[in-house]
Amino acid sequence: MSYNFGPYGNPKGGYTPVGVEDVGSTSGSKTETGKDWVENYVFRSHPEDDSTNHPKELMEAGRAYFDQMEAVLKVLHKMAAMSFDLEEDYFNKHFWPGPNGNSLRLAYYPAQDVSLSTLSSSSIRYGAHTDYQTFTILSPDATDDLDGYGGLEVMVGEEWVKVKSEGGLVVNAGDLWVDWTGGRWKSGLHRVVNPSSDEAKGTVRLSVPFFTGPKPDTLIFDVFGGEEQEGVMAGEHLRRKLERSNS
Ligand SMILES: O=C(O)CCC(=O)C(=O)O
Ligand SMILES: [Fe+2]
Repeated sequence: MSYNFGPYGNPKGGYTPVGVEDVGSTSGSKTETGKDWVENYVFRSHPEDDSTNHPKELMEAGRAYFDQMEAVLKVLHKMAAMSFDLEEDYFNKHFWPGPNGNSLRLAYYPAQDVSLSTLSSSSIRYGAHTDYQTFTILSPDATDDLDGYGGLEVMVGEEWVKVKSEGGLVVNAGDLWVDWTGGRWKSGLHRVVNPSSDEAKGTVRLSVPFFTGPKPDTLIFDVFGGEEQEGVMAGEHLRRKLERSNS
């Protein structure tokens, strides 16, 4: 298949079909929902992901959006650093100059009026998980605002709550923030459930998450805990998460 360079998270980005990812298996115990009912097209910040990997029209739009998201991210990082009384570029300096862990995912959740042989009967659009790295800046689908359609939900306390964005972006903190802030920030469990009515099953969902993460050799440790701590290497952490999701 064109532009398919291997499993989700491969260095070249590109296309991953339905039935490859099992994102629910990356958070704690093995998932009950099986492979995710989604296909993806990905752009990555990686030397192997160059312009020759992508269809020209898609590349121009994808890279333009990628650049805009990086501009937003730089501001978010400054706000985060200032809120912790750290120097303004404390986080930005671990991302640029790249390559870093940033990637843009175009997620297409097909209509569910037919069943697919690569999925199990318990498959949902995207299994419950926390995001792997630092901020995710998500442009969700407008159908999430309608009950029984779309399906994005976040765990609040012990309850799943619908995320209604009303045209806005959703910013989510991933697992590396928990390590980086010594647990002051939590990573929120979220998922995308299936449409509920027959009519809703005939509709598709499109979302555009921009994942971010520091350069692979960044050692992440509690910024409040002093220099001599054990840390986790950002690139190795991401590699392990992706390995779980694709196996
Ligand atoms: O499709 C969505 O809105 C969310 C997807 C998601 O949670 C993710 O890509 O990590
Ligand atoms: Fe997510």
